[in-house]
Amino acid sequence: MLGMRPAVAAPLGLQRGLLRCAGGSRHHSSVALLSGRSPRTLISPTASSSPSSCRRRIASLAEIDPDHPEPRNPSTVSIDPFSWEDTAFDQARRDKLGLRGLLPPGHQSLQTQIERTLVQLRSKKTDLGKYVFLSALRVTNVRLFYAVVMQNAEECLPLIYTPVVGEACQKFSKIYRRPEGLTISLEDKGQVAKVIDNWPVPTGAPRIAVLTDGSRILGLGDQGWDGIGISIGKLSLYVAAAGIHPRATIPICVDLGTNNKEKLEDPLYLGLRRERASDAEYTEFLDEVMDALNTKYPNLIVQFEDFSTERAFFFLERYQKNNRVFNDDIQGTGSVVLGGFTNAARVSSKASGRPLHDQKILFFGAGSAGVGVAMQLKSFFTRQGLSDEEAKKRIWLCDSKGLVTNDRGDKLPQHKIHFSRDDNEGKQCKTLIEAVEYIKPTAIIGLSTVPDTFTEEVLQRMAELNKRPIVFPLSNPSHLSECNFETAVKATKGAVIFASGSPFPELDYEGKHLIPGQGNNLYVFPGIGLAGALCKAGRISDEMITESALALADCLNDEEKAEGRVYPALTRMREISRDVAVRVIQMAIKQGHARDGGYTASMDEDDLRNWVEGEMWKPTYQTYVA
Ligand SMILES: NC(=O)c1ccc[n+]([C@@H]2O[C@H](COP(=O)([O-])OP(=O)(O)OC[C@H]3O[C@@H](n4cnc5c(N)ncnc54)[C@H](O)[C@@H]3O)[C@@H](O)[C@H]2O)c1
Ligand SMILES: O=C(O)C[C@H](O)C(=O)O
Ligand SMILES: [Mg+2]
Repeated sequence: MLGMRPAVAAPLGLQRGLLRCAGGSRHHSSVALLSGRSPRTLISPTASSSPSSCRRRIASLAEIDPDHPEPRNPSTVSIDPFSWEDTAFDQARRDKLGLRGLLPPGHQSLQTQIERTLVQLRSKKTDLGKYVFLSALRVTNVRLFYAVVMQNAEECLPLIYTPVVGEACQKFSKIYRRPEGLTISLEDKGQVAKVIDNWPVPTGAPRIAVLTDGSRILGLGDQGWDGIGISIGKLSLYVAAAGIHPRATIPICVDLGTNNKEKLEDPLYLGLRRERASDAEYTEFLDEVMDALNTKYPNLIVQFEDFSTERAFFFLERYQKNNRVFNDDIQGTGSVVLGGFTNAARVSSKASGRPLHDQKILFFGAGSAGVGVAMQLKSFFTRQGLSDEEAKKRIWLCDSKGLVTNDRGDKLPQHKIHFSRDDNEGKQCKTLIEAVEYIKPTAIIGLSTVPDTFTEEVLQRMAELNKRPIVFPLSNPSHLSECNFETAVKATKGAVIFASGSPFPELDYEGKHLIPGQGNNLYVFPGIGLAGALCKAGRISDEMITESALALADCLNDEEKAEGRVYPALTRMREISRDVAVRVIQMAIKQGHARDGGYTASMDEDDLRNWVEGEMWKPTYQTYVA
């Protein structure tokens, strides 16, 4: 086997997943998650290693690799980044692996390594430098990377994900070190299946793909192939927050060109040098990609990410019914906002003394996220007893031309028509402040990509209209946020119920400690994907998405409520993903979408929760160093 390894370390996800079980036979790695065994048969890493227990063990997501491939001299030959423990290898393993003399004499625990990593990380001067540093760690020592991220979530998530991933995508070709993820480009048309065959982990192992075309990365526009950074970032969260095994993830960029001139002219740009394909070419190509993925990986969940507006809606609709797909920007964002809004509305209604359904929501930005969230928020009102039509009337959209109405004189794109107003009696609002005056909303939600548009004037007016105004500036990354936390707090004299897409620092205001919410789909997509993978969902239905939102809302505990939060603390991300996944699985079972042969259906809620938690991969080492 060793002879088959590449001479240099292959990148994360590009290493063959062959592991040796203690019994001696070789098996594929543990990432063929979800065996269909009962929750009580979960095998611990220390359990005996008969061939059959080995087989059972390798079927578990939670599984710590039963044995490790033999890493070799780190300076000359390949190191399997999934198994590398570096200074934590004890002497016996160093001898077994031929590493005596190749590592420093000191033996250190994973915890000490984490501390060293943090010292190194904090010495980097820029956020992008920190991103590059952490990316290098992810492809050399997977377990250490995730241990660092999970123990230091508040510090690390913004570095590997939003907002810094935005800058990383803008510069991805410049900071490129080595391949990570799978690129399927238009040049592969007709042979996409062969490209997918090159993905070097066993068939059946990959369970979650995040697939982008790079055409609308956060609010930063078309980043072409460089957008692959968002797929990598989202999947890092799948591992950290939901315990998906790193080998079970595939970051995918479908490269259909870019209309970003700067990239096309940049000699360092690594994507296809051509303008974006036509709609017809796109559809034909994506059909081939989805077919090939389905054939090779019949249980793979595909998360569509950061497609430009029209294509985001089009491809979701095209594949949703017959594939295991969801669109994170439309549906994940819809869910996370419904979850946070549900908690925010309770606080605002209590302050105003008005019934829960008496909310009026004004969206600033009516693209894939704006309309996706609006659709989802209708269910907030229907759950309060309103009809679909009444619920729709509680929601107003504003786009770059102003309030979206039937009679404003332009042809509306399909996705805006549902919420376009017909009751405005000729009234048009061109600016946000005009719309606020006219509608008198209880909540404003920004998904416009236009920074600082929730001006002091708008915020002050919201505070005059509401005892506790709900203000969610959700555009990413931070510099595109419709307002920052400090501005919102000051302009509303601390009354604001706030959540932004990118994180803002906590602050002290007039003797109170205030914590901003982060209304980012990171709270739900890991749990939705985990649920889909665990119950082998045949599809991801709208009801499963709505359930993820309700589960998220219910995750908020009393302590967090007392702190004024509308979203739970991210330090609890695994618990949150677990609880979201449980509820999504229950909905999948109810709707007949769970294809795991009744396995999940046989469990009560506690069993299901324990099982989901037990299935989560944990970044530990095999070697124990005291
Ligand atoms: N917080 C989250 O979890 C989350 C999730 C998805 C998207 N987002 C963010 O939301 C933003 C929008 O994403 P999208 O996918 O909907 O993009 P999009 O391009 O589909 O939509 C942008 C919308 O903003 C409108 N807009 C542009 N300029 C405007 C202006 N001056 N005034 C009013 N409206 C204006 C456009 O008309 C369009 O309707 C991005 O910044 C993205 O990062 C955040
Ligand atoms: O990527 C994020 O942080 C959230 C969202 O998917 C976005 O596109 O902005
Ligand atoms: Mg996105």
